[in-house]
Amino acid sequence: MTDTIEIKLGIAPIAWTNDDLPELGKENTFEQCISEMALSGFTGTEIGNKYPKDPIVLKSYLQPRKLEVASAWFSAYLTTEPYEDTQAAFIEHRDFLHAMGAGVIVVSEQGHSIQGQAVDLFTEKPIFTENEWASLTTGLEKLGHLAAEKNMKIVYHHHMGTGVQTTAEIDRLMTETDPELVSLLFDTGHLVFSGEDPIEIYKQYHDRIHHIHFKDIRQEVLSDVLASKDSFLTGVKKGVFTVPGDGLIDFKPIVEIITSHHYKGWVVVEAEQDPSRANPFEYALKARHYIKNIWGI
Ligand SMILES: O=C1C[C@@H](O)[C@H](O)[C@@H](O)C1=O
Ligand SMILES: [Co+2]
Repeated sequence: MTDTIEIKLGIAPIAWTNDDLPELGKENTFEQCISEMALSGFTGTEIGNKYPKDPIVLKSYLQPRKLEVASAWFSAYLTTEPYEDTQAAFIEHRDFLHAMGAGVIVVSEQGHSIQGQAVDLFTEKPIFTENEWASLTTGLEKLGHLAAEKNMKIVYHHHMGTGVQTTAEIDRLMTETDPELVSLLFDTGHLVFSGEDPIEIYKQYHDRIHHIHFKDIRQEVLSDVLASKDSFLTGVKKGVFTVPGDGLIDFKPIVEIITSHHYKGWVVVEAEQDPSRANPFEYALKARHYIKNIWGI
């Protein structure tokens, strides 16, 4: 298949050790994680809490394994804290990612987020007020300027249990921010979990999507999570997420639309589940084979 050579495939450490739920995978070491990523055929990683914080030290582990840093998550609190607090933390994060050679910074607004709380994921999610939307959009544009100082972009992560989860919320964020300053991250798992149509989102925002997370959803676990009114993390522990090819999402039309729009950048497999039930190395291999089969890359 042509047009795919500028796509790079990475995998996130969250399947080995989960920063949202540190008890998941606490026994897995950093070196096991990055060695298994490389062995399963990925060339990029995001960052987990067991990774060395010093760029020189981190490079000394990643380079022998031919792994690059694709990006790393940043929690913004633009709706609940003074902008300056988010900015200070963002600059530190940006400079670390820049030193690691990454081009994009994953940003997610965590003001009022319930993704870490033991409450019903669908009924308790935040709905931003008009003032909060204004703080979010103006704050993100300022972060976008700061990213541009280093020739980087911010890619906004829509996410379950946050104020930017649904299609309507993504639409509002995209409409009210400057495309030059705020790009979008496309996460298949979060869109399908929320009941959105990933193909429609990709079609609408292909020119703003500069980072991709591939995760799949187990239908039977999703039905259980919805019926039980579970929280996000209970859903994760039950196994709602899995790797592409192991769940309900048909990735063939998704890779077709990504290819047809000449996407350039990282596609990162990100499938948090309980590593004691889903061996991360086996699932990384499964994901890599599936992508090769359906996409040829
Ligand atoms: O990109 C992500 C980072 C995680 O911390 C998050 O909770 C996960 O679901 C995700 O999509
Ligand atoms: Co994600």
